[in-house]
Amino acid sequence: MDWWVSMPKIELHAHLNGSIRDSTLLELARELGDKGLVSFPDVEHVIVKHDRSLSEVFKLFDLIHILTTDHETVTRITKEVIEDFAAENVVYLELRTTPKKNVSKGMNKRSYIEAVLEGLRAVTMVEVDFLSEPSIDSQANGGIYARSDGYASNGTEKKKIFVRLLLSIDRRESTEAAMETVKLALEMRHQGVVGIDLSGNPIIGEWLTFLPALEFAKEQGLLITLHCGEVPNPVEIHAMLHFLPARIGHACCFGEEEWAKLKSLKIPVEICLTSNIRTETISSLDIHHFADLYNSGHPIVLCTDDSGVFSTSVSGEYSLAASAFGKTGAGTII
Ligand SMILES: CNc1ncnc2c1ncn2[C@@H]1O[C@H](COP(=O)(O)O)[C@@H](O)[C@H]1O
Ligand SMILES: [Zn+2]
Repeated sequence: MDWWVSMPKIELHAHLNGSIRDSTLLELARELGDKGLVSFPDVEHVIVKHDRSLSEVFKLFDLIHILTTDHETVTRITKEVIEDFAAENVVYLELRTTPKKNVSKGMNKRSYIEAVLEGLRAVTMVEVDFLSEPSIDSQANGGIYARSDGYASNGTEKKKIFVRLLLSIDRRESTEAAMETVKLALEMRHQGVVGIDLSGNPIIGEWLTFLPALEFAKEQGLLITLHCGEVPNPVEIHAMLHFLPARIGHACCFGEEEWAKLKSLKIPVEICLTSNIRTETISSLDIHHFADLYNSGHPIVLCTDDSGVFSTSVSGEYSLAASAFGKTGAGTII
């Protein structure tokens, strides 16, 4: 087995609805096609298309959300996504998703997250731990930790994955809707919810709309990660760095001043190589900021972003980094 597959890995930037298997999306589209609710050939064309600009990606998400927004489907995709990450030896997964309302399906933000939690419990292929503290110390937590081959070390010999949830605020949302998500995260923090993500189409919405909810979340001790600098917007990038999030995602469109600020603040960056190349936010890997951040010892972590939408995997990202930047081992993660 290649080292990038067998190596135990962590995944910190994965959007649930971006990580769905193509086969599942096609099956869901076919079902809605049979009911006359979508035109299957049109949807199939969009799902199997591989090169997408950033704006086309967000159109695809609107389509995916039409296919997935009922409780049963949310539970199913959560189960499958966790199984897929576990199969490639991800031992710690922070899965993020935007709590959604869908009146016609009786769904509200809380019931959406409950359906996600149901998906965590539905996994049978591996043991999913979404409550106890992950540890690499064999003396801690009764000796339960993920062995290098991904199997639990507590004698059960069942493969184990630690899963935590981040609730996403979509940039289309209002201050009130963002606050509702933060309050939900606080209520569910004893059920595996550890933080808040700000994501969505980066050309939509204003930082100040989300700030009150993000400040409240931070005060309450939730971990905050922000999609930052996916498009050039120096004013927003500065405001986001000033906020001191626990991590940021992407950091593609930074200028010299922004790099200096990021490095002095030592804010870890979630790097999504395939996503950046596919959406053309970075034109080629030769000029990707991975190399500079890695060489300057800045904390970074390789992630998939949307393994389904971009047909990638965590192992694939390690393999890609190794071939593009000449790394041969596990030294690329935080
Ligand atoms: C490509 N780069 C990206 N930039 C910004 N936001 C992204 C994204 N990829 C995904 N999302 C965010 O995640 C949602 C889908 O998962 P959930 O429905 O939340 O599970 C998208 O609608 C978008 O808001
Ligand atoms: Zn993302």
